[in-house]
Amino acid sequence: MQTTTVNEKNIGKVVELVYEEKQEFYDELFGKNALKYIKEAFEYDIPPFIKKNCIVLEDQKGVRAVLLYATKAEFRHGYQRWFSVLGLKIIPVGAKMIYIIERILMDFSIDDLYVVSLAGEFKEQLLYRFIKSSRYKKIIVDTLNSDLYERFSFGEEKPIHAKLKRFSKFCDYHTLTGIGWDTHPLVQGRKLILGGVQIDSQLGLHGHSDADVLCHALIDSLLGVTLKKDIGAVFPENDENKGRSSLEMLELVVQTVNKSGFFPSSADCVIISPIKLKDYREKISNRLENVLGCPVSIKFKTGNGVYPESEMKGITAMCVTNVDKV
Ligand SMILES: Nc1ccn([C@@H]2O[C@H](COP(=O)(O)O)[C@@H](O)[C@H]2O)c(=O)n1
Ligand SMILES: C[C@@]1(CO)OP(=O)(O)OP(=O)(O)OC[C@H]1O
Repeated sequence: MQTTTVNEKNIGKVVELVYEEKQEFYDELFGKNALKYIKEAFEYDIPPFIKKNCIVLEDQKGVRAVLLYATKAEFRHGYQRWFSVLGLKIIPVGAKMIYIIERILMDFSIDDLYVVSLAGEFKEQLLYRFIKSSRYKKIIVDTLNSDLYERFSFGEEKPIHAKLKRFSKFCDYHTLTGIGWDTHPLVQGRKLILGGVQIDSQLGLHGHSDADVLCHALIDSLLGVTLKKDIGAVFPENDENKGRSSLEMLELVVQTVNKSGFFPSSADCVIISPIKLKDYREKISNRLENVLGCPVSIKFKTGNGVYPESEMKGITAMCVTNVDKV
């Protein structure tokens, strides 16, 4: 998943998402031509529908989420543009638009940023990246659906429109650190999977799931620091989890903690293993980086004959994970 800007290929989907996010409100403002006006506004960069202020989250499936923002100066500029483009042609729509812009600007300072629209499937990811990279002090948002903003510690303000709730938050976040550790025995007749990558080996790890100790350590480091839980509490030894991929479990944990405003920002891991692993370092860290959405480093140790792991008894993984809380 990567962030990009509006282009000829994605503009149709971007406009659709922006419209759908506040459909009820835009229909009241623009009438039956709402989608058409928003599309035109985007094409001509009429504030607050400005292409350069639109961040698009895309993957191989296409556009997944969109975040559109505007500054106070851009809203001001929007006055004249809307008057000339809409106001003269369609007086009621132009006048309504100006009224709304005035209301939006009422308690909006120069250091504030206004989120015009946040829509799609991965809104949490996009909002986190936006807050982390923002140079502005405060984010203001008017929304029909407050759930996400409440989860992200936004505070409710007095409403500016009958249909919209106003929320705001300082652009800050803090970092927490989690620790994770796991050991499983090495046995005949099992696959060896570490960080979701199958390792060429005569021996594999025994366990109820696929026994991927590296994913288990990462899961514990995330669950502990975010939800005060551990892997067994979320994935018990039941039929559903028998033989289950631990990378898939890690994916679910990342999605769950993201929804509560927690985002891994780095992970550093150590594996003690008698089986040489350094040729797999890049493949494992790439796979984990895709799932965690942050840099992942991995070191391998033999134990130099001191630990049970040195005698082929098992493999141990440890990790420290930093997590941003917005
Ligand atoms: N399972 C392992 C263990 C070690 N390595 C590589 O060997 C280096 C030396 O390990 P020591 O435990 O003897 O310090 C280590 O830095 C790794 O590059 C490995 O690939 N797989
Ligand atoms: C993951 C679970 C569940 O399949 O089983 P195992 O693969 O045995 O792994 P463990 O590290 O003992 O963690 C807890 C279990 O509930």
